[in-house]
Amino acid sequence: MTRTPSGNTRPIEATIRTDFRGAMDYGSYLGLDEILSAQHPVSDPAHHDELLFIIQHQTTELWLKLVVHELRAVRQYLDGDDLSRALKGLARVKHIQRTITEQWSVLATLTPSEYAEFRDTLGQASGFQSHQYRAVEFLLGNKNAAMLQVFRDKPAVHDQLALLLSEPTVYDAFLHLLARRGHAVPQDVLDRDVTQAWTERPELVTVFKTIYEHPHDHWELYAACEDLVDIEDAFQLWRFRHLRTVQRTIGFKTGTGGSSGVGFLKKALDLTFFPELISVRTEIDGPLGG
Ligand code: HEM
Ligand SMILES: N[C@@H](CC(=O)c1ccccc1NC=O)C(=O)O
Repeated sequence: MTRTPSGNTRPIEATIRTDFRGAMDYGSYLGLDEILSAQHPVSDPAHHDELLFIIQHQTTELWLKLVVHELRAVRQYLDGDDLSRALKGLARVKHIQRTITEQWSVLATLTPSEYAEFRDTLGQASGFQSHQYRAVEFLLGNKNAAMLQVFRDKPAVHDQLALLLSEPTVYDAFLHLLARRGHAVPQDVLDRDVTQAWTERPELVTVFKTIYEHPHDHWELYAACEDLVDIEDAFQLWRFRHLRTVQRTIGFKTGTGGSSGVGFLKKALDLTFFPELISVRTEIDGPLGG
């Protein structure tokens, strides 16, 4: 037997379809004409590395679109007491987060010299104006009405984000589910003003302590808690990789979006989505109480 077919060529099979007149094909199904013609370098003449910069952002935004879609579904499943489907959605979100965090290594191949050659052409555009990123933050609990200001000239985006701001977060939905299952979630937590950023409630640490000390009695809730912690961790890892990429690319320059740059991004590392799920770790006692 020869190791490779003659000519090292794979003949196409007679049954393979090649005529797509009037039929849906790969490109039309995926809208490839639109996607692949949506890269518009602004440097003139186009800088070789600007395509990398654009595609890195576009792929992240595509994944963020799916994260928003999945987190909305997770919130709905939690509202409907369908915890196992919610868990499946959270697992998918985690894989997406891992993918978009790992892809920072591609952009890290952009040197400061290369970026400086086209940075000026980006004007005031900045990732700070990513509405899908804000949507994810809002869904996870980092509500901040001030973020809507950037979208004042884009009514559709503005209204979509304003709606998300006014809706309960994934965490709110989870806490309502816990309350329905008999856990002692304080009423004022259930009735909270959901337009506000979440702030820690020590009573919930007690609720989570029960779950973490008796995982076998609350297995799915326990799994959901750990998924939320994974998602918070993954979000912070994305922020950290962004920060480090920014630092190695523009050092301590101010940002095109008008912020102080690295110093501003660093402050986001102090934010937390599910503080009680972190605090509970301090409180978990073993059989001997320690
Ligand atoms: C060399 C590449 C990059 C540099 C130098 C950079 C720089 C910055 C800076 C300085 C800020 C602060 C806002 C400002 O004043 O502009 C920022 C914010 C942001 N960037 Fe980037 N960025 C880069 C790549 C990316 C990529 C690939 C994404 C993916 C979508 C992204 C998403 C964001 C987001 C979401 C924010 C807002 C973060 C927050 O509010 O905490 N950036 N970026
Ligand atoms: N804020 C960046 C510019 C930047 O990274 C950027 C520019 C246009 C569209 C998206 C961007 N990404 C992240 O902030 C800078 O200050 O260099």
